[in-house]
Amino acid sequence: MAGAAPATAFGQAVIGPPGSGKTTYCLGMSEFLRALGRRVAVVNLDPANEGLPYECAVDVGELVGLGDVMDALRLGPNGGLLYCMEYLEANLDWLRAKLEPLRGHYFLFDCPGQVELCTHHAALRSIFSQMAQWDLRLTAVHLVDSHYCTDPAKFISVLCTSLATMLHVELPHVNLLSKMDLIEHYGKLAFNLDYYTEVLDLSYLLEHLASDPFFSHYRQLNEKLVQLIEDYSLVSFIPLNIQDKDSIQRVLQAVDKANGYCFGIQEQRSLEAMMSAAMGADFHFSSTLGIQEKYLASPDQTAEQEAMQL
Ligand SMILES: Nc1nc2c(ncn2[C@@H]2O[C@H](COP(=O)(O)OP(=O)(O)OP(=O)(O)O)[C@@H](O)[C@H]2O)c(=O)[nH]1
Ligand SMILES: [Mg+2]
Repeated sequence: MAGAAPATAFGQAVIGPPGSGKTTYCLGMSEFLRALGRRVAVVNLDPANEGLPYECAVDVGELVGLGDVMDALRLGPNGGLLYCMEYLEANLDWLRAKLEPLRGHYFLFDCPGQVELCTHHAALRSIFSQMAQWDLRLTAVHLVDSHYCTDPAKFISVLCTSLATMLHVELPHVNLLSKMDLIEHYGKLAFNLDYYTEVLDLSYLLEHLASDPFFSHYRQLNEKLVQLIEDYSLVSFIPLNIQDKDSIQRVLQAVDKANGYCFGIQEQRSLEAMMSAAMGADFHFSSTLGIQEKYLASPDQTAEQEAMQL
């Protein structure tokens, strides 16, 4: 008799630029998932990560060390890291052997922050696509620091990077605006938070930029970039404060919906989880309003604070 087919495994590939909060996310999300009763295995795929805050089930550092690569091949940290990823790609049997005994776990992959790995370099995409062949269904969770919302020009560049990442990585995808707890400290937003999360009419961003003498020179370039982003109509964000359980839960609902976990039978599904999978933009819109109220002062409050400072 043929053996039972191996169970499908689910998980998240946590990606995003350096310092966007990937490792902190893996810690917060793994604690949240364990509290929900999921068996979680966190896999560190970033050879540059030091002093991991979470319990690491598999560490790529056991296969290849960034310091050794830099010394042996006389590479800088960036080139060394790309080599490490190519080395992992060429030795995927090692990763498969490490993951196989963990089947039945929910996986979180803490990935390196080198942007090129997610926009045009082939190694990471090839690793993800191999994992899909092992029946491991991943959602790419792409973290972007919410700081970028405070500057329209930086927000356009973040939209471009997010779109390029979505197209290159080729996984079900969720973009997050991380560090929402800091957004008030980063500076004033020109628009409501839902403008950034839903990526609404970007012509307003262009108008905002036109008032800046430096960016007025680049108006045509920005117009073309914005048009490209709107034509694809793929990018949107979910705000995240990793300290806030409600915020993590909203992210998890989106992630579970993207990779199909919410339609599985691994856990007793709550009515709320099923509803959130079934509902669409209205749910996200109302939750974003809630977050706006939580983390951003209203115009009245801001005026009051300014009057007090005078
Ligand atoms: N206030 C606040 N700080 C955060 C949050 N997430 C991460 N940080 C801080 O941001 C810094 C970078 O976080 P990491 O989790 O190391 O970011 P990373 O993306 O793994 O960074 P690299 O591995 O270097 O690419 C750390 O000092 C974290 O404590 C957050 O939600 N709120
Ligand atoms: Mg990290």
